[in-house]
Amino acid sequence: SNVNETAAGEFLDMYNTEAQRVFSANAAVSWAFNTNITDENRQKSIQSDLQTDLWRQNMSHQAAVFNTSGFDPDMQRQFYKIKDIGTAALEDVAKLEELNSVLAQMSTIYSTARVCLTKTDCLPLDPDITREFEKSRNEERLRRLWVGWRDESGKKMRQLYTQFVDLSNEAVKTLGYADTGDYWRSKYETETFEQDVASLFEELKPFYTELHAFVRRRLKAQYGDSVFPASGHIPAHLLGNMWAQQWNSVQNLLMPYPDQPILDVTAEMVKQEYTAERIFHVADDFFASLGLTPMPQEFWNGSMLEKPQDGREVVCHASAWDFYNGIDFRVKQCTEVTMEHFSTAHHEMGHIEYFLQYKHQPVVYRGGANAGFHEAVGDVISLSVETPKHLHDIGLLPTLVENNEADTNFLMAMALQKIAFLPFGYLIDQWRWSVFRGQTHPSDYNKAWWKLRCELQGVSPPVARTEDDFDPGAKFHIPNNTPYIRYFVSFVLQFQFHKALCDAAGHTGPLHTCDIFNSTEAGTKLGEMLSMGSSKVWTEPFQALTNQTRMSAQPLMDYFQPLMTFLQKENGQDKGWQPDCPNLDP
Ligand SMILES: C[C@H](NC(=O)O)C(=O)O
Ligand SMILES: [Zn+2]
Repeated sequence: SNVNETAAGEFLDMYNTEAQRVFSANAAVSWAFNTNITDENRQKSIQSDLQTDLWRQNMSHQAAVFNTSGFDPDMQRQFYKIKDIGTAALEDVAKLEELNSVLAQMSTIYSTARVCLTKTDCLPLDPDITREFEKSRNEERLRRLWVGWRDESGKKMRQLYTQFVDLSNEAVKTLGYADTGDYWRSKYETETFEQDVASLFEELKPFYTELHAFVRRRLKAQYGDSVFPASGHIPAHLLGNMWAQQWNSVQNLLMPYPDQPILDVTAEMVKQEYTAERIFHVADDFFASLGLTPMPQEFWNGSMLEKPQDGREVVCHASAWDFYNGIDFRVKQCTEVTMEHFSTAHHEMGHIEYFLQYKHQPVVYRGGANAGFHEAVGDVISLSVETPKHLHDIGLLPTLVENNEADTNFLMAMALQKIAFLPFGYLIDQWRWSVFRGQTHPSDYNKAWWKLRCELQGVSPPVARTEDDFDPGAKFHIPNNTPYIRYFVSFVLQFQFHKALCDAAGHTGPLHTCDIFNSTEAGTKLGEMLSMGSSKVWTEPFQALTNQTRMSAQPLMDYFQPLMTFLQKENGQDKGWQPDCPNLDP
């Protein structure tokens, strides 16, 4: 009845006003904890999260009073989202506090862990150990850091993680979900989501297998065959990254044509005395060139763009923050002057641009059309920025060499970032979904993790692993409870977005040479999609931009096709690996 509808409208207005007050207060306390990890700030953050969860519970109960069946679809969607409160649904307040406390403890362990190679020389992950992984070619030192990091991070949180799983599952079952994975997947509003990502992964496997074979051969030449197991796996500590998730840091060993330019602008940025701030201004210039919203002054005032040097412990893993007050939007990044951080800055600024584009929406709609969209925005921009032509235009690539060999080197550099990542991006939540479902018991946590790493990624542990270890906990997103399939989805979507934006910008020629810089046509189409936030099911904004209604690996495969042809010729039949995992109890 319209009395009900009028009252419902007033409820939504109240919710929207209150939510901005509650969420921005919580964001401020959480920001204080993440940028200054102390016992006091952790306790304040736990209490703030608890109060925010209780407020969401209360709002959900008030919303449940309304019979929304006769309401218009938009109102129904807003009520659905107000009631979809996830783990905040845990009725037992003591358990709810325990859940928030366990998460805050795991986050602290991860972000304050240090590896002591000598009594006095204790290194944090960022920037020290990460820099070693980027630069060192000393197999023994890399192995010690690889084991040491896992001893100081994952190994210390196995029990906490088990507690988290039980509490999170109990909470979402209150809302009728089978388990936490069921709840996380429901956010994609796609019945066939789990099958869709599985078939995308199958479709992309041949590309990964060719890249893996080429990289393995080059690394064998560098480190000697004896370091490599007969099964065909690549030992995880040799790929330039603590988790072997992207391999750009060892690209100087991997260029098809070493006498052609290598696409790494780190040295040039250092030579030009780039600062963290300048990296973010270069990124900002690109968004502005598209006619999108430049970063507001509050962004520059409030962000933490460098690791503090005053002894404070901070969460260095980069992130972007919406304070839900329409004013404060910040990035927290321990920026180093490297190509990887240059790319990460664009990634994080993509999140901020999304926040800015949908800040007029009701709070319940201030999110990505789905989480993969949010992870894709900045990366789409980077696909233009990282072209040799664009890097030359902004003065980071002094000589622009345009020939087939340089082109192959460029595609290899992009494949080490995008193709290398695909199995990793896919397997993290394969592991977590199996844990949440009860298919993987705590007694098998590590075995199940390495089974996936060995089978899907063709990467193996450099030393024996047992159930004393908890290697999933050594990757940020597990202790910090950030779902991960969103990155796999993003790596597929971003090439569909890139193709659509390049078409809008009037690009002709191969997709991998497209640079949409200064294209307000592309910017307008992107802005229209971003401004919708999560007000509609993702297929609607997706279709508006791409004229497609499904995720497709085709644009990604078209982009890399010239490299695949090269790799297939190089590899012949010397590719692939046995599923069984070396260094793991059978
Ligand atoms: C790919 C993912 N990106 C991110 O966390 O922003 C990662 O770093 O593991
Ligand atoms: Zn992100």
